[in-house]
Amino acid sequence: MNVAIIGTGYVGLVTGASLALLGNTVKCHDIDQEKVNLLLKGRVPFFEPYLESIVQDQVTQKRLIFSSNLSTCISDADFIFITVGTPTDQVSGAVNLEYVCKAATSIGKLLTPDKSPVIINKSTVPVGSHKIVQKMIEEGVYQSGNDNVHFAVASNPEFLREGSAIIDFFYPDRIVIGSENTEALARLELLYRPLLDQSFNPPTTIPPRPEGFSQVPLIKVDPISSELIKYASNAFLAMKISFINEIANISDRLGGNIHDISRGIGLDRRIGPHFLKSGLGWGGSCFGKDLKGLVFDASASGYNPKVLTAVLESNSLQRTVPILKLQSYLKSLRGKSIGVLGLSFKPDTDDLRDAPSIEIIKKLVDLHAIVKVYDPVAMNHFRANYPSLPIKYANDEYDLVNSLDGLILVTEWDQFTQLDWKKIYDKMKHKVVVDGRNVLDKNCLEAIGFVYYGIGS
Ligand SMILES: NC(=O)C1=CN([C@@H]2O[C@H](COP(=O)(O)OP(=O)(O)OC[C@H]3O[C@@H](n4cnc5c(N)ncnc54)[C@H](O)[C@@H]3O)[C@@H](O)[C@H]2O)C=CC1
Ligand SMILES: O=C(O)[C@H]1O[C@H](OP(=O)(O)OP(=O)(O)OC[C@H]2O[C@@H](n3ccc(=O)[nH]c3=O)[C@H](O)[C@@H]2O)[C@H](O)[C@@H](O)[C@@H]1O
Repeated sequence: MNVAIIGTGYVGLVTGASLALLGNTVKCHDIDQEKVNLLLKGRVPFFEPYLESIVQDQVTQKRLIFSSNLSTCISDADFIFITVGTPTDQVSGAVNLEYVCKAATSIGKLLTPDKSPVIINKSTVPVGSHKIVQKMIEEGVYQSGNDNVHFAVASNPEFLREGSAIIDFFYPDRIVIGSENTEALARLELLYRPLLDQSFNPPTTIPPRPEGFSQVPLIKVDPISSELIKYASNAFLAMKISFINEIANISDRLGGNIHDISRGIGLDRRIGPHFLKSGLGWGGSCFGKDLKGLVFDASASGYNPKVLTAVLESNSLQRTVPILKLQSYLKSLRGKSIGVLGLSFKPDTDDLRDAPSIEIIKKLVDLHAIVKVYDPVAMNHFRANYPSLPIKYANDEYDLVNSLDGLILVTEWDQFTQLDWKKIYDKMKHKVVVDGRNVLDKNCLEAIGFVYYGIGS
């Protein structure tokens, strides 16, 4: 089948490359010419396991094409996916639908009577946006002056996690599609059929099926429910983390061990073991943005969503916890040399969007600490995004810890758990470590002589 992808960011590129790997011909369009140029050279502009080799392979097989010309991409498409950004408007707090609307109108202008594509919104959007997408496409059609143009609109939210996006595409927990048009739903089911079939043999270039993976449920719903499923999923996951963070804060005061507590809670099948890792707060491009979007939608409908607003507030406070722990030991941080280990919002990505490291570093700078940072992949990105922050960039972990008064582990890159902590102990001036992700061996660090603070342990 012929597929067009509009917006080749994380979601667009993963979707496009994966659909090509399933045998479709996929044409990807982006308005960012630099991004398109990079992709034409087979380079992926961000870090995502498996993606670059799939892109290169599919480009060679001529199943994956990149172009900055929208018309080339959609002229023969059976399916057109909109996968552009939906950031929060900094002034109103509402979701900025500008990119979705522009993409929809541009598509509408180019539709012709000989094709009747399904136009699928995969961007995460406020509830009811499918109607706006429909209207914007119609507006484009009207501007083009074309008659007899047919298309259908559908919603197909994306649930991938950065760092495991390819695995999430091929082995999803569910696929959700929503439309008022039953034919569009049937056609989308056909596109996703390979993933839904139990006999599906995954391409050898991707990791094998995770243990316990079973058939993928297809959830066919109305578009409002589809849009709300996405917001509610992210809100629930964020709430689950904020819940365990709150229990960790309580445990800190009462003397429990959060590892044991999380295990004890998670073994209840009604709760489940995932997303119960406490730490210095969640981040990333979507949890905060989507929670705010849902709060906005709820408030606009006259409902005050108290649980959701509490989750946002609690997460913002959680980012101050490691600093409070350092202060409890070092007292004033003025003139103290503090190391930040990890910058990206989570490991295995260089994404800094709403990364807790940013707020923590800014707060340390405000407190007049001397801040030094290290991250295995996100430092160049950080330097480019925050050029005026007065911080030092270390060459590696051991360079970072030289003469430090305190160290905060912010991102749990695997390599940080393998460090020679005796060597680090010898290099640091004050031997205090705040493990913001509870991944270090507390007993081992304390045996070396460190003052160790976890979050709830
Ligand atoms: N990043 C993630 O892990 C996930 C993101 N989402 C949602 O998917 C959507 C996209 O997110 P990302 O891929 O992270 O964004 P991104 O910012 O990485 O990519 C968006 C791309 O769209 C392009 N673009 C903007 N307007 C365009 C237009 N009119 N025509 C063509 N291209 C255009 C931009 O240049 C950019 O390359 C958002 O709504 C997000 O909430 C959903 C699930 C996971
Ligand atoms: O809509 C989106 O953009 C995506 O948002 C999240 O995916 P992602 O942001 O890539 O990352 P997660 O693995 O969910 O982690 C988010 C944040 O929560 C933190 N986290 C996660 C799990 C946990 O137990 N504890 C915890 O603090 C992570 O460190 C990270 O800062 C969701 O997991 C995806 O399903 C969704 O598609």
